[in-house]
Amino acid sequence: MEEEFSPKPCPSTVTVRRNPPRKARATPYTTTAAAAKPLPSSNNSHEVPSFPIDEILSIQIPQPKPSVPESLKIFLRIKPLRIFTNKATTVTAKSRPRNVWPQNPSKKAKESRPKKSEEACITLNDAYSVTLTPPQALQELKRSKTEVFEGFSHVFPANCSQNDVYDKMVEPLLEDFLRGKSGMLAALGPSGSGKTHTVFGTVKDPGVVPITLRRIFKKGDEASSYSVSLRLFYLSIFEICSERGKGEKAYDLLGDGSSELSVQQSTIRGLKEVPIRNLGEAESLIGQAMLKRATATTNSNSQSSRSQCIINIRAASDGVSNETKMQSSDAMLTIVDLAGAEREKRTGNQGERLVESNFINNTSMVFGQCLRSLLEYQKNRKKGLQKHHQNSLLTRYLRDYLEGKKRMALIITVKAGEEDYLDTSYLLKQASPYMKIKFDNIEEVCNKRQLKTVPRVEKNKKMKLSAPKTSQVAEIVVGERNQVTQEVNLEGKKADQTEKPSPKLEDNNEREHIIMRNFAKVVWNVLKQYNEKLKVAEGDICSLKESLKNEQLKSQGLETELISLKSSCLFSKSNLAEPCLPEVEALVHAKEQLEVDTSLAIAYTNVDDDLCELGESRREVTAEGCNESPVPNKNVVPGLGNGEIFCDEQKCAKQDDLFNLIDSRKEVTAEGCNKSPVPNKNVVPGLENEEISCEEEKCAKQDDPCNLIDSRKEVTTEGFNVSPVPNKNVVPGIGNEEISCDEHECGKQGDPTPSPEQVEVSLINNRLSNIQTKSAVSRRFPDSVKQERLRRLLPASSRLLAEEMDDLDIKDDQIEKPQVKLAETHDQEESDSSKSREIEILAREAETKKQKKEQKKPRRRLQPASSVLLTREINTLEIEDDVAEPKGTRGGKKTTMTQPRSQGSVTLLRLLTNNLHL
Ligand SMILES: Nc1ncnc2c1ncn2[C@@H]1O[C@H](COP(=O)(O)OP(=O)(O)OP(=O)(O)O)[C@@H](O)[C@H]1O
Repeated sequence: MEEEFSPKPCPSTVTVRRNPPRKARATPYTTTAAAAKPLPSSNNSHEVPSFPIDEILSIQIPQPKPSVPESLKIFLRIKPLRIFTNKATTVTAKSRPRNVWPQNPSKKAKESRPKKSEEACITLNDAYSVTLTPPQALQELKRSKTEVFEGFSHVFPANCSQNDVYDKMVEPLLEDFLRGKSGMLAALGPSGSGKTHTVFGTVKDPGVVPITLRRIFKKGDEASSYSVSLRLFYLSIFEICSERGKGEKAYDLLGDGSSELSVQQSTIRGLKEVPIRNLGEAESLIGQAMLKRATATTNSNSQSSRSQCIINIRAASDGVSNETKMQSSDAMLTIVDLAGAEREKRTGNQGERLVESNFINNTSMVFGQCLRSLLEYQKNRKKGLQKHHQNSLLTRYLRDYLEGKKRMALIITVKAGEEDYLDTSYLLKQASPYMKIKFDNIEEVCNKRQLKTVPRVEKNKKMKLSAPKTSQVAEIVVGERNQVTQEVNLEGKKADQTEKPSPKLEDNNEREHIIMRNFAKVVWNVLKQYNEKLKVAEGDICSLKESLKNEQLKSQGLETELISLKSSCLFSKSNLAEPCLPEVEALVHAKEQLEVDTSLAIAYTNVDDDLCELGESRREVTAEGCNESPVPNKNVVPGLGNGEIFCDEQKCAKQDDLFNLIDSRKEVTAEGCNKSPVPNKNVVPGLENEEISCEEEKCAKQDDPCNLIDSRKEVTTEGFNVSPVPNKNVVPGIGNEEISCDEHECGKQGDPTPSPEQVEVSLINNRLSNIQTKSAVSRRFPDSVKQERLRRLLPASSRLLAEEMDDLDIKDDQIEKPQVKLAETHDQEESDSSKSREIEILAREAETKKQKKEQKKPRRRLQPASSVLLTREINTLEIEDDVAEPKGTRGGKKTTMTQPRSQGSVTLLRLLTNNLHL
């Protein structure tokens, strides 16, 4: 046992087997032959049975019969000669007075006369041919001769019965009809030749239609080979007649009430199809139709048909045929009773009858044309089939038959009397060629066009089921209920015949099933509609979401643009005057460091002893300066936002603060430089100096930054013009070369404190670099364009901010400009000639800008308090740059005063300068 379960030892070598090379397959014959031979390696242990291909090939598959085109079957029925009686034939009027033709008294008298025996003009040769012999009078005139007409499918002699006619002519059609093939039988012939007799017959001697219906139900009872028991048969009968010769109309012979049918092209709508369940119902319907049909009494026929009558028997398929095991389709058996062609001489019709006769003859003519054209078409298909069928409603309705697409048969009824020779001869000559007409086996293709009548029952099926309306549901249910009732009745009848127990239960279940099915259809349609609406709503939601996203993106883009504009507005506003560019950046830089500097300044105040000393010394100096002036010095400190400072007392009171200290220092410096014994009313063109007393013209121009700058230049130039000596008025604006010179002179003359040249040089370097960068930025757009863009794009708050920044720029201009000019003054020291040239250039520029200012009146704008405070703070910071700047008066009179500075103050200044301009 252990050996059995012990694993086998692994082989020392492992063989990897590759797939063998592929070879082409041998042919079946070789394969079969090889398979037949026993393989040597198999040793008959597992023999694979050979594929029985020979057996399979030997099986004979029943080939479908080739569809041999059938010829048109034409039957001939000879009406028996009149039976003469001694009694006068009485013409009974029809029940309907409209069909009653007034009797001709003369003809009536002729008919009442006894006639001699009539000789027949047509004799039967065999079952397929006849001989037509003209009357003696015509033979003498040699106008006609004896003719033989042969090739008929069958010739019914005068003494044949209706059953013989049915058996020979209708039975094959019925067989095909029950197998699902449609067919048509039409009766042609002169008036009174026995067409209606052949088709309908009488109660005692029924025609082919009653016999056919009888056979249908008889076959259904006898055998199930035709699946008759599984089929429903419907009967519809209608007629086509002419109303006063104006047009063709169709009337339903089985309808209730108004029997007129709607005719559209070849479609007849509203035809009632009555299901026939038994022979009695069918015969009753036939009798009803016969009573409704329009007939009239003529000389040829006492009950002459005045219309074309069409009888349709439809077999509705209901499953699979037992014979063919294939889905059977609806079949239609159509029997047409045409109105007989009439000759006026024979009929003696007048008036309305004559009009009817014309319609009848016309229809017969069109029918014959269709058959002839079909024959010609089949002989030579290159010509094409002429569409004669369009000329009458009947031929339109029977189009498929008249085009050779469906099986059709004709029965020609003739009268055998000598006096009927012409009619018979004419008809036989016309109809004998029709025997060559062939019919193609294209039954299945033509099924859809077979029935061009729209039954009334189908109306309910056409109703829309889109809305769950109760009425529609009810109509559908009613329609289905009718159908079910019909089915139920038919099945009930069968059940009675086969004695099956209680079919009502199954009927009820079937009815409920149909009702629920239709209700489910309606609900399904409603759900479909809601689903579509839901999809539409979802699409709308998606589109709205997308639009919302787009709007958000747009808003973000606008925000970024606004931010960029805000940031650029600083530069753009400073670009109003190109020299103002560096000041903007310096201003921003100063703003950022404002808080830091403030804290630093406070720290210096608290910690540095020199700072305290400096403050005290400054107070003293200030007091001295104040005392030195006999009148209150109304000179304004050239700082920012100092317009409200008018007296030295206020300044002295503010000197405790570091910034006030700086301001006061500046004032002192200016006063030292100016040292005017008279009240100095020169205006310092600082920012927000509306309240500063100044010359009206200059003050008006100070509001606008550009004007302000220009005005400063003007002041400077005026100072040059007025004063023969260098103007030492302190105008802390831009382009004050003289001020810088004075400042420089002051620094040289009496200022003991070392001039902060290093600090100023560094400041100048920094701002020159800023000027370069910002001038590069400012070249992107013109100043006016930038201003306009800013005013248009920025909101109100941003505009206020921009205006504030404008003011700040102006102040910065006022601060920084002298520094730039300071560098120029250094160059002036080297060259006095270049100085004078520059002064001239500046004067010219000032004049040109003055002219521009006159053209553009500046607007006075009020600035918010926040901007005032901000500018003040910045001014206090920047004032250090202007420490050495001299103050001057516009009047040209100047007083210079040197400001001694201590070592501590100088150190403090350096510290402050370094901190402020890091
Ligand atoms: N084969 C027949 N055997 C006996 N009677 C016949 C036969 N054929 C016709 N008749 C009789 O002849 C009369 C006229 O026949 P029928 O009305 O059928 O002619 P029709 O061709 O229909 O004429 P119309 O075209 O005017 O309607 C009828 O009374 C009918 O009973």
